[in-house]
Amino acid sequence: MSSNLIRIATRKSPLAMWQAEFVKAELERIHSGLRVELLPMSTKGDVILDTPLAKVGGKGLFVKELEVAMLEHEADIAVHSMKDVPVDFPDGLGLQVICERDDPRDAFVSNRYTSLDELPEGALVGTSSLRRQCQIRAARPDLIIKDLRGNVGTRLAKLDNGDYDAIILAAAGLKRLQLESRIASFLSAEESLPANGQGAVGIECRSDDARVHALLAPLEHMETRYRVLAERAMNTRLEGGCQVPIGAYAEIEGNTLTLRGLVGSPDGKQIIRGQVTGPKTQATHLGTALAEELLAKGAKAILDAVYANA
Ligand SMILES: NCc1[nH]cc(CCC(=O)O)c1CC(=O)O
Repeated sequence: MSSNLIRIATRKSPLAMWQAEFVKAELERIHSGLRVELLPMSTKGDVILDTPLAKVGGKGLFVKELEVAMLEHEADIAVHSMKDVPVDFPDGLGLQVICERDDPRDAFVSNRYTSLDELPEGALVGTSSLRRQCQIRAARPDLIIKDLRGNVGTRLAKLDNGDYDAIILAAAGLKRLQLESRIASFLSAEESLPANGQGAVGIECRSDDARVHALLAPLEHMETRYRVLAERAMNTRLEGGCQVPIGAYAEIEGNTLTLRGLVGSPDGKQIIRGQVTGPKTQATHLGTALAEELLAKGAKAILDAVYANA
């Protein structure tokens, strides 16, 4: 392998391509003389687009093919939305770098209404996320949640086609695709606690590849790492994949990290919330501790019921 080349395995969706291009540009900016190539690939998650994600099952739906490419030395790194990265990595691979987080919020997108509050009774809201569904239903039990799949562009087209009164998307994805003008309003963390890792991009690579580790090191953002570590530790302890009604969101002030967490039933009738605060260097411990608190408050029964239905 030529020592001035890095190959990025990436999904072909516009958002994945943007994230891969972003890392490519950063690497080329930092390391003069380095060549970075993209290796676009299809994953199982991209192919099964008409089944609700919650029912497709199987962790790592969007990353397996990328990981195989790295293990077989066809690619060196993969760029992921941290929200979609499973907790476990295959032997020989690891998450090497977490880049600075973009906007972590959920966005309310509609051509007719400016916010959830403004939606008339019985309005149709599109999302396939159990986390978004449960929080919206808790606030507005009258709204009808309708499944919404596909990449960001497809989802917006379905809204424009009149299939929904409003849809909920991650603000970061819309901003990356220069679709920020489609955002009618942002949901606060109180209205919709974000998913673990939302808005952050991570880079996976072979665990023994010292050359690539050194090249990636300048992209690391420690504050984001602590926040995402806390959020992911909570999910891990709850044994949550990405399609679960779990919200986890950490913020840092000075050296102090505050993590908020939530587990809810998809119908929004039960929501268990908690919060922990402590030194940011204890991020993983704080996440695990919050998960324990949520489990003690009844999260286990909710999650068992969700997994039984999946
Ligand atoms: N689940 C798909 C996905 N994965 C990451 C993002 C957005 C970007 C991010 O959160 O980093 C999205 C789209 C969405 O939820 O609207």
